[in-house]
Amino acid sequence: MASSTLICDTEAWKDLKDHLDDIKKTHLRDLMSDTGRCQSMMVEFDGMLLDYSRQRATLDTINKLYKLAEAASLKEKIHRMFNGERINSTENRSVLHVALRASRDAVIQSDGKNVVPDVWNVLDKIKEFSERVRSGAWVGATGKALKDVVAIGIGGSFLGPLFVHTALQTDPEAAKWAKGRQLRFLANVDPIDVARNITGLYPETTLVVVVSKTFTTAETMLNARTLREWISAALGPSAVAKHMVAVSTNLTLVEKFGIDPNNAFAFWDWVGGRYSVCSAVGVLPLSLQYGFSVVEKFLKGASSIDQHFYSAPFEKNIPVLLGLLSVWNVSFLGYPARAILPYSQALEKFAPHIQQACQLMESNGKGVSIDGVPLPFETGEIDFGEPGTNGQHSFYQLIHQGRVIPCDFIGIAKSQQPVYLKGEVVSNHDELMSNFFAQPDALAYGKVTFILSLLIFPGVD
Ligand SMILES: O=P(O)(O)OC[C@H]1O[C@H](O)[C@H](O)[C@@H](O)[C@@H]1O
Repeated sequence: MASSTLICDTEAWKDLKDHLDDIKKTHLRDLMSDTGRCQSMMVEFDGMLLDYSRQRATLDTINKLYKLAEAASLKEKIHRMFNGERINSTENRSVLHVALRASRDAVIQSDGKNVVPDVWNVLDKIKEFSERVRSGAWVGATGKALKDVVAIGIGGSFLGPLFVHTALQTDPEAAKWAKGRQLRFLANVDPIDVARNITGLYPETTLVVVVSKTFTTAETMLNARTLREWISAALGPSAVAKHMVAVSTNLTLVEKFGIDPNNAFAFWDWVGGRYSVCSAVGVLPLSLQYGFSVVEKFLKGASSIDQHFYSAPFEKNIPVLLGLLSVWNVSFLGYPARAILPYSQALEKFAPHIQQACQLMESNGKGVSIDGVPLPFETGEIDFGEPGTNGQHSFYQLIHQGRVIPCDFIGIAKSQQPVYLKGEVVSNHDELMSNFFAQPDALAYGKVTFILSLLIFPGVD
């Protein structure tokens, strides 16, 4: 498809439009009674199971969506991204956040240069620095070890790291490494956020990490100046060198602000802010809190799904399937929203992260094509969500009895903190949860630790 051709002018799109009438006649009840269909709509990868059998779609729909992906040259586009081509056409940049979690020996080129060694130089520097801070080899201005960290940042320089921090807090191994330490996030320009974040902390034992890709974002810079003053007022201006470090692509402005460039951790303009959690943006604060070895496991997990996304055929490709289903729900079925419902408190900050990341609400959802042509169809979706069971006592009833909203339920087979009370229905125990989510003839659930199940409530009809 030529780049100026709109996807809605392709045969694949028109075919899906025609197919809508068939789908509108079907009821979820009938779709679910087709065992062959349901079994084909499960994909497993690396401990994750995607079950999309409850989507308002038949196998025919899915085949037509694959044709749409072909018409959109999706495979070529994925390859162009991994090859470092400048697919960010508005800024004329590569989009290479996958390089941030690539193994040390990988080769990923941007402008003819392998970027992986630069990535690992920064990761090594973070490892070394975080170990010095955690061990007390790096001390503050009064000679005391720094046990608390305030990370200042907003948008992509905040939501991803907050999400991962919240997810790790109750992981037994991560919690062990974080003992006696605190990590806090300051984002809002409202001084209440400053007050809340410094309450109970002392400048003497606190390290401030200023996180900003541009180092010009108004909220972040004001909060950075406020905490610089908090440190200077208590310990004198020279203490800033020991108590403030930065993460940025703009090292000139970091230095101008008064932070020693040796204590700055770089990333690159080929990392979109919303995808930056695997750069120093997330890796530095999280390593300070949990140690680099814990964070390295997170990077390995991200790399594993990158490889899957790059090489798995579309029928088994979880990110591609989720993307195609989203197009089907939004642009064909006309559902404007999607609820993200993780049954785990550890994923409490997942929905806010997804709202900004994954191009869902920050980049997509705008009214024009990549060439600026107004689109005659809806794109993007309104993502929102809360962990179950809290959401059940808040907004589920509208979804169940009022509006049709596609829901992504995320179940966890193996809890970070299992509790088992004999006979209690909502008890959260490894075995109990596995049995709860297991279905006859499904996959070997014993090894599945994370289950994704998608369901559309068809309203009250
Ligand atoms: O990291 P910074 O340069 O401070 O930018 C923080 C945020 O600013 C804006 O909201 C951008 O749209 C976001 O993508 C970015 O993450």
